[in-house]
Amino acid sequence: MPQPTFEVFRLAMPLVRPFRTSRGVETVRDVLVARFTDADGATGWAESAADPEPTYFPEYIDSVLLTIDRILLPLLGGDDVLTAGSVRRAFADVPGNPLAKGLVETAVLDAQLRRHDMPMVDYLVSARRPIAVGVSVGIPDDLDTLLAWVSGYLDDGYRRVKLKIQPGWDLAPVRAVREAFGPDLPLQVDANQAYSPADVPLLSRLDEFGLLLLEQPFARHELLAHAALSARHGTPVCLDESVLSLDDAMTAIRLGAADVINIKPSRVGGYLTARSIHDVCLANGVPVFCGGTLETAVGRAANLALATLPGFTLPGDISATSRYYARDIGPSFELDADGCLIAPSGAGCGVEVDDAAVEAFAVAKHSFTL
Ligand SMILES: O=C(O)CCC(=O)N[C@@H](C(=O)O)c1ccccc1
Repeated sequence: MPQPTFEVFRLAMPLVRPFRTSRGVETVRDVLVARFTDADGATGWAESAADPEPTYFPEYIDSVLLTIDRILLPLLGGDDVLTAGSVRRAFADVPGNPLAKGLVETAVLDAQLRRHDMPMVDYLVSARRPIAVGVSVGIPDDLDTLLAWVSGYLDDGYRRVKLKIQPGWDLAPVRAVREAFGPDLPLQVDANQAYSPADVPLLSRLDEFGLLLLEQPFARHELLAHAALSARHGTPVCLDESVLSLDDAMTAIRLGAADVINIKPSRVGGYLTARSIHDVCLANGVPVFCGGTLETAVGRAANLALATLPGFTLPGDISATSRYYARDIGPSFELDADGCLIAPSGAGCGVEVDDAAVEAFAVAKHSFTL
């Protein structure tokens, strides 16, 4: 019987438009995708949110690769049949490292679901349906460019606009978008940790613009500062980078630090944890949306399955493929006439990966035998 293999491809995927946030600018997405092949030859794919540097999360591409090689895969040796459950149990005593764990778990899960011809949406005990989606707008050079970008995205049919903000680029762009597109445009902002608790007077001035939420204004450990801002009952406070686990989500809810949570399955350790965070939020009346990390078709498809769950009441950052890529490693997802996307109906994430595209974008490949 052949040995199971775990391969990680590091891809360089050109973006159709530079993506700038308070943490920096990307023109090429540097991303890890993984392929797990089990002893029967069933393959599964997964994608990581890791960046080349610890830009958004403590983990990053090299730390994910090292943790998978040195710590995680040796824990799987000898298991005849791997499942997402067996992987979670094997990794349970390894503290932290959700991105590394999630990449392995999700690739094993995808193979498991394909082996049993089960779509991700069925595994999540949900039902496939069109998902209203939003768009995340980076920081441009000037307001005119911002308004042109937003106008184009609205023409594309997006149901919600998220603006990246940072000190010096906050009130003016929000005011300009409100004045140009009216008070009814579903609009939110994302600071990616760029502000300090001393900026509360400035951030409170965003309240006049009727935003859906203010995402991650402060550093990820500043739960009490987020709770104090939420207690002002102004713009709802949303956490992203602060929530790396189910425990983080529960603590944030208990402290009142999150009016909304942005769930990114790769950030929290995989789709099983993502579902449990969804469930806790739903039980506590905390709306969630599915976040994005400029996913390829692999992550985009799986996120669309997750976003079918009932607590995902806010449009997510699950844009059309063409928002980011002229060429992808799988099928292109484009908005329907209602501004919605729908997960593929196939088993697992439902995507048939284009191996030639993977090879074309790959700048490195790491092969591990379990
Ligand atoms: O539409 C998308 O996929 C991007 C949404 C987005 O803004 N993602 C940001 C974020 O801060 O949420 C991000 C991108 C890459 C990595 C981490 C975070």
